[in-house]
Amino acid sequence: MLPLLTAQQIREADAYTIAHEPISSVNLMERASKAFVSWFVNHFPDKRDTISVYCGTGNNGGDGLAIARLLFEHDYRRINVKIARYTARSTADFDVNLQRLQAMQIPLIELSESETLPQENADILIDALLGSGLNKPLDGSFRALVDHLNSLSKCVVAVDVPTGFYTDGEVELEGAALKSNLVITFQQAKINFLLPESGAYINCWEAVNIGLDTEFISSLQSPYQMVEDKDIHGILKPRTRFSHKGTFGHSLIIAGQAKTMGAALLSSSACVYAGAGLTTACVPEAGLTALNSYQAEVMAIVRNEYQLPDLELEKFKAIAIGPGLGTGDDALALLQHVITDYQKPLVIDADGLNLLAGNTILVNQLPAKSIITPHMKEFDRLFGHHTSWWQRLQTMWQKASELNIYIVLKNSYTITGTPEGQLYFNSSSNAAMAVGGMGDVLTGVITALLAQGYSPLEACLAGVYLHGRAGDELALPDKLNVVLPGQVAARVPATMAKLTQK
Ligand SMILES: NC(=O)C1=CN([C@@H]2O[C@H](COP(=O)(O)OP(=O)(O)OC[C@H]3O[C@@H](n4cnc5c(N)ncnc54)[C@H](O)[C@@H]3O)[C@@H](O)[C@H]2O)[C@@H](O)CC1
Ligand SMILES: [K+]
Repeated sequence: MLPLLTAQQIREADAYTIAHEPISSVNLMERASKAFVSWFVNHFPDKRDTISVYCGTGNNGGDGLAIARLLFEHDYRRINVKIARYTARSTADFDVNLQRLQAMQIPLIELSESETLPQENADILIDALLGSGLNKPLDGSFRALVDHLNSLSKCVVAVDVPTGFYTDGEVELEGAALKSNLVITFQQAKINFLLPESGAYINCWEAVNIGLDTEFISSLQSPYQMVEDKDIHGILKPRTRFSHKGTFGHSLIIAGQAKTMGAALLSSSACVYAGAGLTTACVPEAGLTALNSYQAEVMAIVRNEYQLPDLELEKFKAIAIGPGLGTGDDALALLQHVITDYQKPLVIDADGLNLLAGNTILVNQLPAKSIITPHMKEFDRLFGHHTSWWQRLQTMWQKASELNIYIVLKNSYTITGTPEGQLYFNSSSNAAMAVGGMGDVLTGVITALLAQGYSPLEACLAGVYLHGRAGDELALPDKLNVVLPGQVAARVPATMAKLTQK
């Protein structure tokens, strides 16, 4: 797991590294600037590009000065520096780097508060105005400069953080930060890079290692963690000799209506592909033919609108309820029955969640360690309207612990909130997976993992990662815009095999 830090914790990690490596702060700045430049030269190899480096007078600006010098040494000769001298204060490392830069033949101008903004003809702007030191929304000269640069629609590469963008806490509204094509960020992703609001400011980001003390970073025990490939390798286990279908559990998927059978088919099919020993789908009579022809491996329990089916709940190792189930009285009765009579963790998705919304009594009865898998709208229906993703994180934190459940909030970096107060960001998946039915597949995968004996936390983390990675393997090699949920389900065994090989 990669711990994700707040701006304050990053400052602590910088200070600790400086004191204990030990390394002087100006040398740490040099190391960070070199890491930036290594990435930059690989991705912008044309040395004829004209580059303007915009620097503030703090350490982000200091990085910018060092970067300008290093790029010049790499033969980027059409480079110039503009310093936004909007305050009399500057940091010591900024001053050292200014002296080093002045010894070179790099054009440099200083912008003062009263001056009109200069013309900008460069192809690439490097943004080193403000970084993680941001402590208030942009206003005055900084705001005017950022508005001006945004209006130019140039290629912007931000150093560490786009100017005006908060790394944690609520992200400011549209237009409050410098929009960047690429952010080369130090050490690790910042928490807000993983929330959808960052899309307005950051097209893509890349983290470069600057050698901050990783043991110290771990000791900070951040509740925010990024799940990596190696974490899932540690969870998924290869199958052993003599295992049989009983070893891998019997799953029940309660889903579908006549017009939403697709959801039942996708979730139960994904459950088969993700390795449940046996899968039964509880579907209406109208869906039986579809089920039998779509996935021969799935058994059926037929339900009708007016009568609870005889489910023998306890014989199932894992149960999911909700995809395409509808929100009528019959669906509610079924959900109530399952929640009150099943003792093990449940997986609840889609209409299961819509039925829970507003039904506090039922929500409070969820079996301990159950897993709910809402997308943003379902999350808000359940827990109230939120005006930002940061707020949703806080609610998730609170509700997962209060209700003793796992909350899997689906998004491009799907977040799993745990009863113990951790928030895990998934690192796989891509925009080609933004298709109806993809969530049904995730439900099936998580349920299959529970049936195979993985703990609810393992089922969430591995299920979400596996699902996203299967989609990556399908979409990324050919840069596909769309992959279908059924394809993702069918891909799961191959992806799982890679993640279980040592
Ligand atoms: N501390 C370290 O050892 C390292 C820091 N690094 C760089 O240092 C940056 C952080 O540097 P600083 O802490 O000096 O902060 P910044 O350079 O981000 O900002 C400078 C100062 O601007 C002021 N400021 C904040 N918000 C403002 C606003 N809205 N309008 C006007 N002024 C505002 C604050 O007084 C702040 O300290 C990182 O983003 C990174 O680029 C890197 O060099 C790596 C090592
Ligand atoms: K910046």
